[in-house]
Amino acid sequence: MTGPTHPSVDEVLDGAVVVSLPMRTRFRGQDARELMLLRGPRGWAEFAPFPEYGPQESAQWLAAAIEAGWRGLGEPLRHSVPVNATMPAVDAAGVDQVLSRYQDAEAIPAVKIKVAEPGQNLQQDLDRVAAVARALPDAGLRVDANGAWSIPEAVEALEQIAAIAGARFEYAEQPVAGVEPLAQLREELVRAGVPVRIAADEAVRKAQDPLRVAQLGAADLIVVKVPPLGGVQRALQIVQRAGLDAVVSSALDSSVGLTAGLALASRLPELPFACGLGTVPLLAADVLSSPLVPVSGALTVPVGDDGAVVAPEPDPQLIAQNRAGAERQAWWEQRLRQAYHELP
Ligand SMILES: O=C(O)CCC(=O)C1=CC=C[C@@H](O)[C@@H]1C(=O)O
Ligand SMILES: [Mg+2]
Repeated sequence: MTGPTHPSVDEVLDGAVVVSLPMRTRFRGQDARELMLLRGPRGWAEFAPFPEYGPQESAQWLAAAIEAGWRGLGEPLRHSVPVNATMPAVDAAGVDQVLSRYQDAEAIPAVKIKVAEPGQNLQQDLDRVAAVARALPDAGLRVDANGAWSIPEAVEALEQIAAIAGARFEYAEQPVAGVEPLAQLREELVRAGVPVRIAADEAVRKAQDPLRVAQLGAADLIVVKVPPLGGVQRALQIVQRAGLDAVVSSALDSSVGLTAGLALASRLPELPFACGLGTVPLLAADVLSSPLVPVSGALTVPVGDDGAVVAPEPDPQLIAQNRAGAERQAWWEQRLRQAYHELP
């Protein structure tokens, strides 16, 4: 059942436009990020569930977009948010090139390094971590395995990564899949004398109950992404109820979608770690003439005249340049209609 507070689906789709933004480096198996921009009375919003997501999972993303465009993103507690750089699973030799896309790379507070990529091995991960550690000797280091390791593989890999990263190792994000396996891994790491903090990502954003991680003590911190959690308001509640440190991260959004992540980060009382919102440099094109690219390791929170966080107006020329074909537009419209029926 759709609640009475949602705009009609035709209103949501009025002025919706699909763009395909090329990626600089393949990330999450994608070479381009296709997404739908929506225009609501409170500003622009983004509907961008990954292509394989069904209507139910996509409905959370739609709820988040409706919040941004029709209800607003709320007022910030801070105007600048520290962000990490994100390192795709490139060869060690490609690390410098990725970092060169960040302005003042030496000011980057932390780098999140993708590991356990399908088709690669542990040595490639270790070489990549070592290359980042060498390139930025003061930055914090974290890895993200997207749940691809088994528990024994995770123990071995994290022990070796910890040996390279030393005190700069901030945490390992979703080293194994699921909630219980994360809890078990934490125990095994203690037993093995490898004191690495564990962050839950998929175990929060893809779970029926995002609070189970906290209830089971399965992680030291949670990664929170606005679209899969159904909006800023709901994400704020989840962080508060979980009672764990939170790292706000991007869902590989354009600068419009990223604004909602910045709203969440700007409204959390505490940000103990840099946020994973530095992903615009992974895109070769964006829809804003001044994209939300971090400067000196931080992003400025965009606010409107009323003091609420709001995405800056997209550039019509950039939209036209990156606009997807009529068939893709129709596919996304159909997808949004299906998600609309599943709205919480
Ligand atoms: O956390 C970051 O530094 C950037 C965001 C990021 O890594 C991700 C964004 C979107 C999809 C995911 O595969 C990926 C992640 O797993 O965290
Ligand atoms: Mg992750």
